[in-house]
Amino acid sequence: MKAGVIGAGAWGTALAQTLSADGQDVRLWALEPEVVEAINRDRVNPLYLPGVTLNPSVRASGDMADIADRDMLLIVSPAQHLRGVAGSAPAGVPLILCSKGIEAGTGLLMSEVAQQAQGASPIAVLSGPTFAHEVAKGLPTAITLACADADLAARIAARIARPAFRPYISDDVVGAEIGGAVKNVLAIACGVADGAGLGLNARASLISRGFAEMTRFGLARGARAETLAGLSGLGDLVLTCSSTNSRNFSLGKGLGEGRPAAELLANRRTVAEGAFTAPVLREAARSAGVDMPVVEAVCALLEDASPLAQVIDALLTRPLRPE
Ligand SMILES: NC(=O)C1=CN([C@@H]2O[C@H](COP(=O)(O)OP(=O)(O)OC[C@H]3O[C@@H](n4cnc5c(N)ncnc54)[C@H](O)[C@@H]3O)[C@@H](O)[C@H]2O)C=CC1
Ligand SMILES: O=C(CO)COP(=O)(O)O
Repeated sequence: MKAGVIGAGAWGTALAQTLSADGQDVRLWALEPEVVEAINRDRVNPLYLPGVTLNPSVRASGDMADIADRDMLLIVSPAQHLRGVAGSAPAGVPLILCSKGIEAGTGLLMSEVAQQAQGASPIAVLSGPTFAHEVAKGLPTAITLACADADLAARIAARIARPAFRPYISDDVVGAEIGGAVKNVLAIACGVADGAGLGLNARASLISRGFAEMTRFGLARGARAETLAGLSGLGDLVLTCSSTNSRNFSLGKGLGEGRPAAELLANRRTVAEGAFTAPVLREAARSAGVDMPVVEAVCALLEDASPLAQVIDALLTRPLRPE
């Protein structure tokens, strides 16, 4: 399968690098003309993945017509731009969605957005614990590839697998998407705990109580528990809740240090998806009757609705209950 990658942020660039590691040509669509030029001229993406020399068979373009001959397309835009990007992609080829989030305004998962934007294209989801700079360096990584069509999943897995990049196949598309979207919000919470100096016990509690929230929400939306406990759920939750390499964790750390959300979110070049997913996740959880107190707390901090001490206190003074 000839691969095209749409979106040349850190993750799209790392995926293009991985898929071209065996010399196969990969086309990478980039929004910014300077990224196209730098990749084709200098073999580097200085805006989003500096320090990685890209394989010669990665060719960048700003024109979707240049990926019209591809027989699989990885969509790697920020979640809030997936509708526009998928809608302008060539039609009829499998779309592998790599963005993690829920669409603001509609509350739709990425597969539902892509279905609306490109009804004729088969859809798969690729999601898991995958910091882009580590994947680009060829460090060992495992990831979930979810697709309702088992034959297509097997063909895609065979095409994207590398000795150190190992896809595990699932048919639970919704489960894979919910894990990736919710963990970003929970990573903000863990960053807050770090920035506020709440300690490692607090972080571990947030990870496991956050996972309980992810599971409640996922089950309410038809996800399977084992998917949520797998790479795309718990695996990615543990990764992004443990490191300032995560943009979501770093955003939370700033909030925990007392910096205003508006200042932390202004003029960012890179995306911290949890900030966009948090309010729409809160609304979806409320309307499904799912209790998500950690997600509510993150929303309160992002909206500057309550002081940090009050938000922490509200979590700690909830009624005692069975685990
Ligand atoms: N960076 C990582 O390690 C990983 C990221 N992801 C997911 O991949 C998705 C993309 O993230 P990154 O590659 O990290 O992005 P990034 O933060 O490195 O770069 C921002 C991206 O947003 C694009 N962009 C900005 N304005 C846009 C617009 N108006 N329309 C379309 N695109 C626009 C830029 O061209 C660039 O590709 C996110 O959903 C993220 O959660 C998933 C796994 C790993
Ligand atoms: O999704 C990721 C790793 O799996 C990247 O996390 P951040 O977007 O928080 O940097």
